[in-house]
Amino acid sequence: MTPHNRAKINEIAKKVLLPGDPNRARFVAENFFENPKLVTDVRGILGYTGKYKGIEVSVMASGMGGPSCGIYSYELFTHYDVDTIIRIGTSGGLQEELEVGELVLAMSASTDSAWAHQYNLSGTLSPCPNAKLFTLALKKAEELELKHSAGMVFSSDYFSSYNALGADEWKSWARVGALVQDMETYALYSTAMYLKKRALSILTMTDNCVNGKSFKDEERMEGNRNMIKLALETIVEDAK
Ligand SMILES: O=P(O)(O)O[C@H]1O[C@H](CO)[C@@H](O)[C@H]1O
Ligand SMILES: O=c1cc[nH]c(=O)[nH]1
Repeated sequence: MTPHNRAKINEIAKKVLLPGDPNRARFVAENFFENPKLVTDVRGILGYTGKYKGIEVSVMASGMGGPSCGIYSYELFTHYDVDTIIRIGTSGGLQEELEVGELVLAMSASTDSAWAHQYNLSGTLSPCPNAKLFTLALKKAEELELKHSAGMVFSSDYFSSYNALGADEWKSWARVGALVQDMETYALYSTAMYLKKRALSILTMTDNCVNGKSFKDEERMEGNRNMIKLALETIVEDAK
């Protein structure tokens, strides 16, 4: 147990899916897992463990933002000895060609956050995913014919659709090639790299900042099925 997680050590699998939203964690458990068991609900952050195609997997919410994701992923990696975390998040599109529902595999993460200051580096940290997980996910996305892109993700402390920096804040990041904006990938990748663990972030593009196209409210949960399937199939491939 930790201050933020009531699961016993052996109640969390070594492979964890990490959405921001607790309801998405429940959706994964109820729709994709065999025999899901609720193992934590501290602060309403739901965590479940079950099986997918015979492999033990957990799904747990991270909450929103780098600091929240940083706490949960740090505890999973260190206290629960988790070896692999795959974030399954939503994101704001920064390139016009990205379609609503398209998947983005985060090849690297940039940020406006002070997250990496804790490492006391003399330069800029550019964290990336685990190469094997990234390669397996890319191959699987092609095999399953899921619409997807791979590239740099901008992880911000601010929500892409509105913040005090103004409606154009995302444009400079779009100009240097960021595909989408989320809030957690940078903290997750940094934490995994610092702890010598494995992470990957797969994002569904839900709201395109360029053309304003987005999921309808009733599509916001079901629209994540491809991302969830890809994350779970990547775990299956990784176990072979
Ligand atoms: O859907 P999740 O995984 O929460 O991810 C995105 O959605 C939230 C903002 O609406 C932020 O957490 C952002 O990163
Ligand atoms: O950062 C985010 C995440 C989801 N949707 C957005 O519009 N922005």
